[in-house]
Amino acid sequence: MPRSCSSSTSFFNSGGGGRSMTPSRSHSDSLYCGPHGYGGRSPVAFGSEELISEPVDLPRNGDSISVTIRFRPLSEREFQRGDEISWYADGDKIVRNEYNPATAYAFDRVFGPHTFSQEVYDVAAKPVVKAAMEGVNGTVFAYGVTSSGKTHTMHGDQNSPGIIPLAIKDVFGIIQDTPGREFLLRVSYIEIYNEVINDLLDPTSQNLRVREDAQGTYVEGIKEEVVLSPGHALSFIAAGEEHRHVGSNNFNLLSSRSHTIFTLMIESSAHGDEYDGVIFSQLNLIDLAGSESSKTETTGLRRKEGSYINKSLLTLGTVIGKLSEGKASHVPYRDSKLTRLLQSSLSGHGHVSLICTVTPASSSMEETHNTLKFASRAKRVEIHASRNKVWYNLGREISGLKMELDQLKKGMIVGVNHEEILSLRQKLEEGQVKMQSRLEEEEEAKAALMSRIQRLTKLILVSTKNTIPGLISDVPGHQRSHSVGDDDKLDVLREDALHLENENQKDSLSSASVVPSDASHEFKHRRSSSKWNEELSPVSSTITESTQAGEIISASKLLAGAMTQDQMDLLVEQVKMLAGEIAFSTSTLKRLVEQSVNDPDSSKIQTVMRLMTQCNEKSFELEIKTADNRVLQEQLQTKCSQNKELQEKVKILEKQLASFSGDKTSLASEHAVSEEYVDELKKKVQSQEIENEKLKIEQVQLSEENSGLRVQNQKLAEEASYAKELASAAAVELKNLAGRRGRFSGRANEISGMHSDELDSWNLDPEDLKMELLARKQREASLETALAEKEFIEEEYRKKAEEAKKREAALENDLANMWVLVAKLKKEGGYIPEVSTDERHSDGIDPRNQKLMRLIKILSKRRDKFQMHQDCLMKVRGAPGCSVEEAVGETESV
Ligand SMILES: Nc1ncnc2c1ncn2[C@@H]1O[C@H](COP(=O)(O)OP(=O)(O)OP(=O)(O)O)[C@@H](O)[C@H]1O
Repeated sequence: MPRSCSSSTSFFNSGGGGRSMTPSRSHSDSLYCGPHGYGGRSPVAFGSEELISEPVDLPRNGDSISVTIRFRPLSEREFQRGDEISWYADGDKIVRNEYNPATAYAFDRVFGPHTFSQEVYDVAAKPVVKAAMEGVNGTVFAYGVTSSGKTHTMHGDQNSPGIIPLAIKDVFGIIQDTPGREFLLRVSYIEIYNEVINDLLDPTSQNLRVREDAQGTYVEGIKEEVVLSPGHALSFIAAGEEHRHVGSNNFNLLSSRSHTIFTLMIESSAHGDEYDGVIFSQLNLIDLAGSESSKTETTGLRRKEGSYINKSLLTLGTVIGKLSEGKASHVPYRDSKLTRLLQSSLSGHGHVSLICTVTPASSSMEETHNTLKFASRAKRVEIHASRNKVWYNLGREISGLKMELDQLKKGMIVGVNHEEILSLRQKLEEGQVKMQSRLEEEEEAKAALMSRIQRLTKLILVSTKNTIPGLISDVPGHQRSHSVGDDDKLDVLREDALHLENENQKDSLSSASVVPSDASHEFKHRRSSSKWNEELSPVSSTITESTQAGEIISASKLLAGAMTQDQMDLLVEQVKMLAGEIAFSTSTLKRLVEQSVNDPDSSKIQTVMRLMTQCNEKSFELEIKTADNRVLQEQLQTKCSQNKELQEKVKILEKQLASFSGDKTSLASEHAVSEEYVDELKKKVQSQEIENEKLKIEQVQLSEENSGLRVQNQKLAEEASYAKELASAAAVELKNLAGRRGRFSGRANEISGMHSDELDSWNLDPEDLKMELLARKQREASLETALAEKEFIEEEYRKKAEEAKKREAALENDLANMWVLVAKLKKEGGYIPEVSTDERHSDGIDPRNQKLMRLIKILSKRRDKFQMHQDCLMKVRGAPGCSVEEAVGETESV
């Protein structure tokens, strides 16, 4: 019978683990099958159907992935809806089903719902972090359905920091506890959202590409930040979280919609003579997005995100499944960005710790079961974690090889036969050639590394627990010279610090900060001339307890001009450190004073006195640092004011830019207007062109008519000459007639004197003759009038023709002008120079437009005139009912 929700109230509220909360777990120990011979990594059938993975303790020498399960308490929502407990932690290694107790899984560790993140960290992440600091790559990731507690586990909150902040704190703690080595730490932070990789430390850097080299897969163009303290590193995470994709679903108000990978890159080397090369390792801390089931109510974008999340997690499951089979089959790493990036981790080149987060709620029983199956498969994946390659100093390696060579030569001379000597020599020569090429390669790598080291040297972190004999004497009169070199004091301090640390879990993260070697110029000089370059004295490579901060400050003063925000942060960290030390000392002092009251032992009193002196010194140091801090703050203020000025300048520039862009927009609008105007003009020009065409045609017609007229003129002239001839003939005849008349009148007189008989004999009728004469005279007169008229018309026509020619020429001229104007407009390409509004007429028409319109009018008038002229000519040419006078009159009026 499953437990009811009411019975699980204590489960939700109590701080105990799941084991003690579940009555049905009493038989669980007997169900654990580990001791009964589950050899190797193969799972063993458990109960009727389910499997239990072999539980393995960490560290396992990197044989398999460390798999832990973390239950979260029932959420308020689950509690409200009456959810029951369906899965529970049976002991600290087994997860069991409440409804079917035979269904159980075993893991490296199972954390109950009220386990603190610190405990989860200690078990599931600390060994991986420690190994990473020693040069073995490590990956810790949280896997689970939405709202199961992945982000809570990886990031946590202020009250309960998660794996990532705890790992950062631990890393700086390890540096502090490793006086013999110096470290360089860099961080990067990316997210995979909808199968797109975005840089969370540089929001402008999106959709980054995955690349592959000899070391494995990596993200191209990713931003890496050197970190100097835990606070510094956490500030990058906080900044990155701002850009992470988060949304809400019905299970989680702040559901992660992307997988995030926070990477810590660690480079370390031993000091001075102990130098053994540089070791590089990488620690990946991954917060996966949660898989979503059909119960997750999502729509639109959320659904799309969910499908991407599910797909990549499915691929992760497939990859894990393939790897767990242990066969050399194809592993589909490339099917998702997540598996692609995890390729080198999952394929066994480092420690991997998988923390599966689950809810005990009965409503999510199936989802939790799936997570457990996934975890169970992951447990079977084999890994072979090993320390990363060390970039050695080749000089030492070569001299060793030379020595070996010499020894070999000696051996050859002593007791080896000739053939063996020859083959050995050949091998040696081959070896030498190989060595030479390797040497060259390594030299190149070394040169590249050295230049990088030079750049990064200033950011190397060293433990403040080191000692530098002689460093104090190098700085004469330094007030802190009193406070160093006293081992007793240091021991007491350490003891007390440890004691206090054990006592006080609230130890702030900042107390773990260490000192960047370049914080002091002098110090950097010493270190850079010793650690990374063996040729120089190793004496200067040692460091002293607690003097560093002071050295840093004094040297920082020298470098005040070049003081950066990082150095400010560093100073703040150092001040915090000193404050912490003072707090330790004060509390120790108090404790000792209390003890000395009960036990007035003189040595303790002496210790108290010593501590008091030390405390005073520390206070003094603190004051100095505070003063220095003030100086730096002043500098910062001046920088800020300079910054303000610059910002103002930028504002002014922005305004100018804005006004400029305003001008641009008004210009653009005017340009648009002028473009419209140009369009209109173009249309007009086009119509004008058409009209011009028409005019041309008319012109051609006119010229044709002209030539016709000329022909007519010629005909008329011919007619006129014919008329003239006629007239002259008539005149001759008239003369003859006149002559005849004279003779006739004489004859008439004669005739009158003649008898009618005589006239009758001639057969002439005098009346007829008279009539004929009269008619001839009339005809002669009319012919003369017609001739005069013809001549007059001819003259008129000639004039008209000349006028027409002139007009034609004028028209041609106008046409040419028009063409010039049109060409000009075309050439201007639509750009119409600015016309101010007062230049425009009240009717809003541009003067140039008006000019054009006038021209068009003139042209159309001319065309009309031509038309009329043509009409007249038609009439003149003999249109019926039109007299010459009318035609001439009309032509004149035209
Ligand atoms: N071990 C725990 N103890 C107390 N509260 C927890 C624990 N684990 C998770 N929670 C709470 O449960 C809620 C959901 O947790 P969280 O956001 O970490 O889930 P998630 O797995 O990251 O979800 P998603 O995949 O949707 O991002 C949060 O309010 C968180 O504080």
